[in-house]
Amino acid sequence: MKPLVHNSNANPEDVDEKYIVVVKVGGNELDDDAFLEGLVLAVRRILEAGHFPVIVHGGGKTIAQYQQRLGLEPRFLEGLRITDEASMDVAEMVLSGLMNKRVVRALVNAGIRAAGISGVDDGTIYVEKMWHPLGDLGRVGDIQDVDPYLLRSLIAANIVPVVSPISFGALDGLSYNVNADHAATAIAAKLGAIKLIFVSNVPGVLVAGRVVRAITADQAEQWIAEGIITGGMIPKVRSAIGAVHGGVAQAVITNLAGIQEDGGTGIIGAQ
Ligand SMILES: Nc1ncnc2c1ncn2[C@@H]1O[C@H](COP(=O)(O)OP(=O)(O)O)[C@@H](O)[C@H]1O
Ligand SMILES: CC(=O)N[C@@H](CCC(=O)OP(=O)(O)O)C(=O)O
Repeated sequence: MKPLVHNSNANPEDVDEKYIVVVKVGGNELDDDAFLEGLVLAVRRILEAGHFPVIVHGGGKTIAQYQQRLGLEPRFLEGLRITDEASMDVAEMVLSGLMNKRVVRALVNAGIRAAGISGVDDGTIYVEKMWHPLGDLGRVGDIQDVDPYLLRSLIAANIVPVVSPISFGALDGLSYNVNADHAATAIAAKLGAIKLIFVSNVPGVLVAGRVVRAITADQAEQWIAEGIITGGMIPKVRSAIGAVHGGVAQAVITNLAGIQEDGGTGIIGAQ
């Protein structure tokens, strides 16, 4: 099943000593320099606290812009992009190229060692085609496993990994489009992260205009069914809940300001 065999002298063992914080940054504000500055500050604070950050980024907004430039219509099912072959190329170019290097450049420019990879690199995230109960999503990946070797090698070398969610098709060797919230969750669970922070353009899950402080799986599904949680917030809450159920101690949905102020929506695990 595992697509690649490793044979190297790198020693990622001492990573077990580090407390890993996975930060997922959404694509709504990645074109904003002020947002990138705030992200750099957040990364610096995590490092200063003695923890180690792993960044996973999205870029949905920019993929849609480039789809439209090429005459392709952005379409979604429960917040997941329906990805035909042409849109797959756009997603890979935008996520593993433009977006990934934008984040890496901001960090390196601030003196923080960082390197960009995608789920394809070294077969880090391997997927099979996702079968969605509501319809065919095209080339969208359902994560089967994460091979932590490359991530752990970078962390061992004190280089902050910046991960594009485009992933490796285990059965056909093709690239697949993976929602960045799903990728961040799988990486956090595999690395045994102490915390997973979803940084979005909203301060948390909003109900009647107010941020919900904490949410359970049952409550989230009810709000999805009632149309209170919609679009990109659907994979995000499901991912945050999945992360806590998968052993990540803490998952929070917030914006950049909320990281400093300890705000946002936290997840209440299985009772
Ligand atoms: N109940 C909700 N609370 C907050 N945001 C919501 C809610 N329902 C839908 N949304 C939408 O979800 C968006 C966040 O999802 P998305 O655009 O995919 O963000 P990201 O790029 O950070 O992953 C918000 O900007 C908002 O428009
Ligand atoms: C399958 C799927 O939905 N892939 C996402 C990947 C990018 C992403 O998740 O970006 P945000 O974090 O900005 O939403 C997409 O094509 O938009």
